[in-house]
Amino acid sequence: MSPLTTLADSLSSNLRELDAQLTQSQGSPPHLWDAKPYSGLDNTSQIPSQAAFQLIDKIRTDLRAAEALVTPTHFKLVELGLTQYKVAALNTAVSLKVADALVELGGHASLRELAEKVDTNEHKLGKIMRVLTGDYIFQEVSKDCFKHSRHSVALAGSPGARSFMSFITDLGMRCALGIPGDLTRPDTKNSFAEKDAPFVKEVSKGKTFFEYMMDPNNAEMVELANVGVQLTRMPLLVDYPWGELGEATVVDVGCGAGDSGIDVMKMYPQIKWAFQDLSAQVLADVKKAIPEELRNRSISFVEHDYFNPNVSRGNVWYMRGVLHEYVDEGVLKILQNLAAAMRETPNSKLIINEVCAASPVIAPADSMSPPSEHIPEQQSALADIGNLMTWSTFSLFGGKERSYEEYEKLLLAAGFKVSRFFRFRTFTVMLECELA
Ligand SMILES: C[S@@+](CC[C@H](N)C(=O)[O-])C[C@H]1O[C@@H](n2cnc3c(N)ncnc32)[C@H](O)[C@@H]1O
Repeated sequence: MSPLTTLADSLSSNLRELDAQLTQSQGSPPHLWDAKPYSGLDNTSQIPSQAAFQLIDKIRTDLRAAEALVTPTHFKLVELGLTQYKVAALNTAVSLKVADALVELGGHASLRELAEKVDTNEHKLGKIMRVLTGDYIFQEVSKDCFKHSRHSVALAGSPGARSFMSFITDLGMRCALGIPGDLTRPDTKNSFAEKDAPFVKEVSKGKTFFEYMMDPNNAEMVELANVGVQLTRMPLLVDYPWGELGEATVVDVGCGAGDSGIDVMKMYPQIKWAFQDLSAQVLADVKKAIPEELRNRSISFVEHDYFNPNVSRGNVWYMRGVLHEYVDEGVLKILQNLAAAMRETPNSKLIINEVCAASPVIAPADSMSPPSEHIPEQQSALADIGNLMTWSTFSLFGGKERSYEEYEKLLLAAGFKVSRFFRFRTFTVMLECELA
């Protein structure tokens, strides 16, 4: 069978199966043009079933393969090289609040009305809109007349979503400019340190992202982090079997804002929690953030440096987004300290929530199967989105995102073995480990 026919068959059967599953669970199939979210896919608190999610990952992989297969090379490479104009179009639409303008104009407007409303040039706005409608963000319903699509309506009336988009597009583009230099300059090419991140070199000229965030002029950054969390929170709560832990005490090592622990406790009423952080201020802020409904729960706050022998005792040791901040020596030191602490509590486990660096497809040269049959399993789902997200975090804070094999090697060296692997319905995973 030819590669195109192989892809056509794979896409056809996966698309039909997804359609049947979503239609059954939601009562209606997914829509594109209706200017409202599709609850089976767009509601961050109600994620698709495991089977549907796997189909989505496969379909997206095969669709990209189909596009690569039918696109002449010179267009393929030039289109990829011009992606920054898509980013700029999104950023412009967001800064001009085109989505809100469209709602205010009754949900349906000519280019002239839109341009007048957002106070810009009609011709240029038209070019912005057509870049976006090519990606099904907004819909041109008749010549020069636009309405919302399912994907553009999310940009209306939501200052959080809007500032998140302008943050990743505007700051992201400026940081991305520094990436080729980061990989070639002698002082940065082997560095994973925050002080060398492209953001520090290209944007802030010396301030780390953390210092920049602490500046009261950039207070909206904290709000942005909250919006970003929506991409991963529900999978963290439901794709790891927290319920199995019963009345265990979870030690949240390097807890930061502590929001994930708070959300786990809300959903799992028996679990006990110890928030641990180096900074007394961070812990005081977590204490303030504990909601009323959790006030009678067993919760402690422990000031501790994870590069020292651990002072807490617990059945489950939880680290979210900590290890990716360090080079291998740092990770090893943190893990060795945890292993020593865990020897004090029989059957304790370590759970690590991180992005797991992913290969979109690993296919043998002579493969006759569709690419979706060659998505590796022990890695984050949505490989492409995860890989872009990790460039975004790297260019802001530095750090090292690792593959399953890279984590496993460090865990083994520190005296652990991976007992279970959970690929979440987002681009993060949970590695569950025990003492070897
Ligand atoms: C990237 S954040 C961790 C994210 C957090 N676990 C979460 O899920 O949002 C890093 C946190 O680790 C803390 N930290 C930094 N160095 C530390 C150390 N040596 N020991 C303990 N905590 C540390 C910081 O104060 C910060 O709150």
